[in-house]
Amino acid sequence: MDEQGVKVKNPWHRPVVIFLAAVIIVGIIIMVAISVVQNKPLHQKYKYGIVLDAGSSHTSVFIYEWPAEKENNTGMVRQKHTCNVQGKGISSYSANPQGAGASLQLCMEEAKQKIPAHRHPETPVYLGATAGMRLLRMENEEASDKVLDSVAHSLKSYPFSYQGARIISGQEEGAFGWITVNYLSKNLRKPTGTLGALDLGGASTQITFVPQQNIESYDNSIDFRLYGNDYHLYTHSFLCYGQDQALKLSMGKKLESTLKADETDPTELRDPCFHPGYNFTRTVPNVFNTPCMKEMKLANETFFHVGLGNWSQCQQSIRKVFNTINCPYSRCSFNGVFQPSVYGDFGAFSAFFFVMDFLNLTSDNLATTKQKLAAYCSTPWKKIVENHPNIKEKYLSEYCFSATYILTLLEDGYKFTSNNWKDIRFIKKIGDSDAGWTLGYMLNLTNMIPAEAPDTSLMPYGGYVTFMFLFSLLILVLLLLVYFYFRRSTRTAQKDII
Ligand SMILES: Nc1nc2c(ncn2[C@@H]2O[C@H](COP(=O)(O)OP(=O)(O)OP(=O)(O)O)[C@@H](O)[C@H]2O)c(=O)[nH]1
Ligand SMILES: [Ca+2]
Repeated sequence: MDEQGVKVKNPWHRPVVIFLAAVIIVGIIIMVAISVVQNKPLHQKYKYGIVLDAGSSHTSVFIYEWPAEKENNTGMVRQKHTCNVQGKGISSYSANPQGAGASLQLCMEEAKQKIPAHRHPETPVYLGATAGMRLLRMENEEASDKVLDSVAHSLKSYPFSYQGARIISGQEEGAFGWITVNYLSKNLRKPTGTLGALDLGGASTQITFVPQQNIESYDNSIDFRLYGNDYHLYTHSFLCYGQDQALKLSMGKKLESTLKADETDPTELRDPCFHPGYNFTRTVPNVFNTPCMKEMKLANETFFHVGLGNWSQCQQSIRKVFNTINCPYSRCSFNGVFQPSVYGDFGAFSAFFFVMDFLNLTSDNLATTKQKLAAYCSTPWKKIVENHPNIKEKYLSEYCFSATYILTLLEDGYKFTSNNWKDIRFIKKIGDSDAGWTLGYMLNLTNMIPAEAPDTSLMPYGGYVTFMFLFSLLILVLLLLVYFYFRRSTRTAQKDII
C-alpha cells in the first residue's frame, strides 16, 4: 500500500504538469515574440545621404536612402530623388560667386521636404565639383576658391550634416563611377567579372576598368579592397575631352586651318559636323574662352558657323584633336596616355547615353551605327528641327558632332573594335539609380563598403521565423505528448490501485 501511495503522489501530478506546460508555452511564446521583434526589418528606419554633382554644364542633387540595418550589404543604397539645379554649372559663376551658392537653394529646400525631419541632423551632405571647376582653378584659382566658399556657405545653412565641398580629382571621378556601376549591378561580392565605366561629361571624360595587362603608369592605377576582394583598376580622366570642350577644340582647329589656308580672318566656318542649312553667328572669344586651347587672336569678333553635314569629313576633323603620335609606353590611348587593351563589358553613361539614345544607336553594331549616323548628319537642319520641335536647339544642333566624337573617342581613342563594340552598354540608370560617380563617392566616404565581407546571418529572415515557429511547435507537441503519457500512466496507476 505504501509503495502504491508514493506512485499516486509522484511529481507529474496533474496540476504540476499543467503548470509546467503553461510556463513552457508562455516561455516559447515570449521567445518567438522576442526573436520576431528583434529581427524584424524596421521598414521605417531608413537613413539618407545627399551628394551634389557640381558638373561643368550643370549641378544635380542626389538623395540616397538605405535601410539602416543593412548598410554594409551590396546594392542596398538606392537613389530616392534627384533635383536638377536651374542654370549652368557652378564654374559659370566665376564673376559672381554668390550666385553659385544661391543657385542651390531650390533643390536643397526640396531635399528638406524629401528627407524626414528627424533624420536631417545625421544626413551627410557632400558636394563634389568636376572638370568645369578644374578648368576654372587652372585659369583663376582665386575665383574657383570663392565659388567653392559660396557653395559651402550655402550648404552649411541647411539642417543636414555638412561634410565638405571640394573639387574631386579625375582619378576619383573615374574610380567612383566604376564603384557605382559595380555596386548597383551587385558585381562586388560575386566571383563574376566587373563592369568597366565610361563617363562622358561636358568638360572631361573618364575610362575605368580592370585590365588584363600590367598598368605601366602609376597615375593610372587605383587599388581597392571591397567585400574581401582586391581590385586593381586602370583609370584615366581626359580633361578638355568632355563633349562641350571637344567641340571647342575641334572648332578652334578648324578656325586655325581656315585662317592658314586663306591668310585672311575667317568670316565663315564651314563645319561638316553640323547639318546642311545650319547657319549660326558665333563670337570668336566664345570658342576660345577656355584654358583647353591657346587663344587665337582674330580681328573679326564674329563668324558664321555653317553646316555641311558630311559624316566622314566630320570624323576626319575630330581625329585632329587626338594626338596619337607620341607614346612613351608599350601602348597608349591618345595624348601620350598609357592604356591597356579594353577588357570586359563596359557601362557607358552620361553624354554617351544621352547622345546614343537620342539617335537610337544603343544596340547596333559598329558598321550599322556609322551608316545610320552618316544619314543623320546629312539630314537638312530644317528637317531636323521639324522632326524634333521640343528639343533644345543647342542639344539638337550638336548631336551629329557629339555622336561622331563618341565613335571616334571609343574607336580611335580607346581602341574598341567592331568585335567588342557589343560589350559597350549605353546606360542611364541601373535599377532606380543613375550611373555616375556620386553614389560611389558617398559609399566610400560613409565607409559603407567594408574591405572585408560582413558576416552573413545563418539563414534569411523569412527562413529564420519559419524555423523558430516550427521548432517551437515541435517542442509544444513533444510536451503535450509527455503530458498525455504521464496522465495515462498516472490513471493506469490509479486504476491499478483500485
Ligand atoms: N542631349 C542631352 N544632353 C545633355 C542632357 N543633359 C546633359 N547634357 C549634355 O551632356 C553633356 C554631359 O552632361 P553631364 O554628364 O551632366 O556633364 P557635367 O557633369 O556637367 O560635366 P563634367 O564636369 O565634365 O562631368 C553636357 O554637354 C551636357 O550639356 C540631356 O538631357 N540631353
Ligand atoms: Ca559629370
